[in-house]
Amino acid sequence: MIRRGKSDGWLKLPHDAINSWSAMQGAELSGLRVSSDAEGEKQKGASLRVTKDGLTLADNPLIQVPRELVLSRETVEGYARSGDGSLRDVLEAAGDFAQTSRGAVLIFLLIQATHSCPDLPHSVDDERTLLAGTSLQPALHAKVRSLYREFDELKSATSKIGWCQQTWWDEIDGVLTFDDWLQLDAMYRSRALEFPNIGDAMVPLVDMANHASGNDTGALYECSQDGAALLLLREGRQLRSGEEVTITYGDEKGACEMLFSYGFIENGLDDARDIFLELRIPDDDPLKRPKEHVSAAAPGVRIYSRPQGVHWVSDYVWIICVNEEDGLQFKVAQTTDGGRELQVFWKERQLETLSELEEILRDEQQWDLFQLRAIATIQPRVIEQLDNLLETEPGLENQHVNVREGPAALARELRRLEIALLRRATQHFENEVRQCRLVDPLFPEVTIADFRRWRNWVSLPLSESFSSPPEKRTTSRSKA
Ligand SMILES: C[S@@+](CC[C@H](N)C(=O)[O-])C[C@H]1O[C@@H](n2cnc3c(N)ncnc32)[C@H](O)[C@@H]1O
Repeated sequence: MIRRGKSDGWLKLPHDAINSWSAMQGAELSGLRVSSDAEGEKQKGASLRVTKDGLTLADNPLIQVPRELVLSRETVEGYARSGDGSLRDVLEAAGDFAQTSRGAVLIFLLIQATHSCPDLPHSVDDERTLLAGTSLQPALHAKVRSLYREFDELKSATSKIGWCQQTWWDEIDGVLTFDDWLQLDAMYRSRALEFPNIGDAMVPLVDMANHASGNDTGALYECSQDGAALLLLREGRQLRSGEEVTITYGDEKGACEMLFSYGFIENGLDDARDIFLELRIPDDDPLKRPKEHVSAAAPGVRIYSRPQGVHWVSDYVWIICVNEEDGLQFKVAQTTDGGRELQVFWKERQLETLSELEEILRDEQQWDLFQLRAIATIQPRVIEQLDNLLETEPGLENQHVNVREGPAALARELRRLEIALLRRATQHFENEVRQCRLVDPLFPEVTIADFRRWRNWVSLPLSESFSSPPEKRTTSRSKA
């Protein structure tokens, strides 16, 4: 419905129409307008352009959007209370989901699209194969799975409402498809901003500001005392007529997240900045099942680059790296209501959650050893990801002759940037291992000088390497 609405025009207005719409709605623009004709910048869509010479702080706020036009959970609830019965029905039926900003706004947009729809849907794009080997591929699968779940829940919650059943879900005449839910999610993701005191919200006009990071960001958004959304020129800025007014969508966001949420990748990146790689607890880990059961951590590692170097963060890797012989224990306890609960202990001390583990391990005498195990778990995963990317790359263009050039170029760029980040990460981990000093109860200080030999040891199945007696383990390491 939505994809078709956009291409047929009943769900789309020319960008410039927003200028007269905003004047009618009481939103104010000072010294700028929404424009879609900037030379050489067509791929960005519309943008905010300065219309006078010398935009200065005296022009602030550049934009003022009245509270009732800010599309937040609060305003959606207001619309439902003030008369849109269809909206009210669906919000009520959706329960907890409608209590979130995203849930309320998505449902609002869905009702608006439904009201505008003259008849039937649809089409589906499949350019996802271009992402093979990138970190965006699993992220996209996970997102699509969770959107399917939400869509099913929305369906079962609203099928009891007569008009929803007839208009949306009827097997013959129903207009709603999963693709609509995908489209709504994409609209929300690419336009919602986090406003202080409001929460995540979609704000007309302010959402016409494109992204620029660092010193190039021209303006900031915030909320006034009376709840209006404001766009403010940054301190020390002056913009000339025709210049673009930009905001930042997040300077630290990586290429994958930018492409995922906004559909573009910033120019001038040296690497992907940030990548999330899934990690798995090996099948032969005797504690695999209780570990998976108790862990609430994202099952992977986030690797990110900054000018000073590469860093990583993962709660999950520590769960992989320790076992019973180190001090990790699981016990089943009886709860007061007669149920059973799996509890986790480190050397008899009960942990509330497994995310405390890293801090506890830091105080252990064997912290260096645990770090080394963590790196030994992450390093091969980085190499595996790099190999996957390099292997899937060459055939890309030939395999997908029917894909549009825009998405193909973005996929190529994501690959290039992820390969660069993974190469930097590989180098970083090798250096880290070389410098790592290992404290072992039998050999108080052992330096890992020969990474290759050491890796042969760690590439044993994890449980075997962890439970090996110290005599055996030390044979494959060189002593300081
Ligand atoms: C909040 S909207 C901004 C207004 C948008 N240009 C429009 O026409 O409606 C976000 C979208 O604008 C585009 N965009 C924003 N900044 C961009 C940039 N620096 N480079 C390329 N596209 C950009 C992307 O398509 C993004 O999903």
